[in-house]
Amino acid sequence: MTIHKKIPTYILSGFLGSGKTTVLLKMLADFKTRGLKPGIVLNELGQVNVEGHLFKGEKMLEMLDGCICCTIQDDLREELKFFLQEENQVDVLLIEGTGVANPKEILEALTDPRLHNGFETQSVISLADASKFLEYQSIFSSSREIREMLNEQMSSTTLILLNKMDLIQEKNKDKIYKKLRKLVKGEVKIFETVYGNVSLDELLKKRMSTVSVTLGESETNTHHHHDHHHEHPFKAVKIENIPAVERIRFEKWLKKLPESVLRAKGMVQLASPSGLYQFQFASKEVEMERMEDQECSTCLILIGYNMPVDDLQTSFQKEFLQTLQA
Ligand SMILES: Nc1nc2c(ncn2[C@@H]2O[C@H](COP(=O)(O)OP(=O)(O)OP(=O)(O)O)[C@@H](O)[C@H]2O)c(=O)[nH]1
Repeated sequence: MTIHKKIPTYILSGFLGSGKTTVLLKMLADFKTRGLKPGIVLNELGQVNVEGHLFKGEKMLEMLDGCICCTIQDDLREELKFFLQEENQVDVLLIEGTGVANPKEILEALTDPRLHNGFETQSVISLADASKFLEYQSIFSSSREIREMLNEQMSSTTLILLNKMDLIQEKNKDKIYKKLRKLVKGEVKIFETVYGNVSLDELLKKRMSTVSVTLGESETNTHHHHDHHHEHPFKAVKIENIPAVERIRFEKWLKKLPESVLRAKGMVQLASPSGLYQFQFASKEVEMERMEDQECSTCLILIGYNMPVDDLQTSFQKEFLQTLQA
């Protein structure tokens, strides 16, 4: 294995639906205009990466059906070796964790003695969904695991993008900052963003020196379960072979999903306007985009915390399968 200069590496972290992919795409576009060849490591909960088509033609590795935080750290190490091979050289590497990954675990893999000569972590960029922030932090409307996960993500970051500012009420801003400041270290910069819009110079700034990465010592880390046999409470459920659905009806169904469903995405065939669409459901909002490739197969992925899986399947069947036969 020939090792050239270290590959500058960025970690994108943030809870489900906070805007990681949105920022990743912006960074990619920027690298291209600068003539840099980027590599991407994507890690998805659920067995298919419904956003794969966004990265066509890129040097991309997907780690599906897992979560870097607790099952596939070893796999990540193996995958990283890919970028150290002569024929797979890239100028810069972006690693996007699942919405429930702990960036510390990604850092740990990057600082593995066998790898750290190959990669130089520049920054851990964390996205926080401003519109959900208070709800997720509240002991009344959220669970301990969600709060712990978010706190871990926020405490091991070098830059925070407080995203989805277009969806918050001005009066909540102070409350959000108060809570956020308690979670992040004083020197960590916070930028308010809408669709992750922030100056690329700020995004790309080197904010981390390898020496200062201390693992396993912070207070929050002690809570982190390293028991790889535990049942992960965050789960992804996939429903395949979905028949054509009515857009309005489908959106209504998504918006009425129980609070335990934190995120949904996938590909659906719409009956009207007809065609294959990619959809995103996050922060109670639905976005749909017609797919260029109309040949993909349909699927619906629901990601959540302690989701009532059977009820969700029944509800989907009732709403979309039975009406078809009626
Ligand atoms: N209103 C609003 N929507 C946003 C903003 N940023 C991203 N979104 C939308 O939120 C949804 C989720 O964004 P993604 O970038 O896919 O989020 P992610 O963090 O990669 O999500 P996961 O796949 O769950 O990890 C998409 O529909 C985005 O278009 C924002 O600032 N405001």
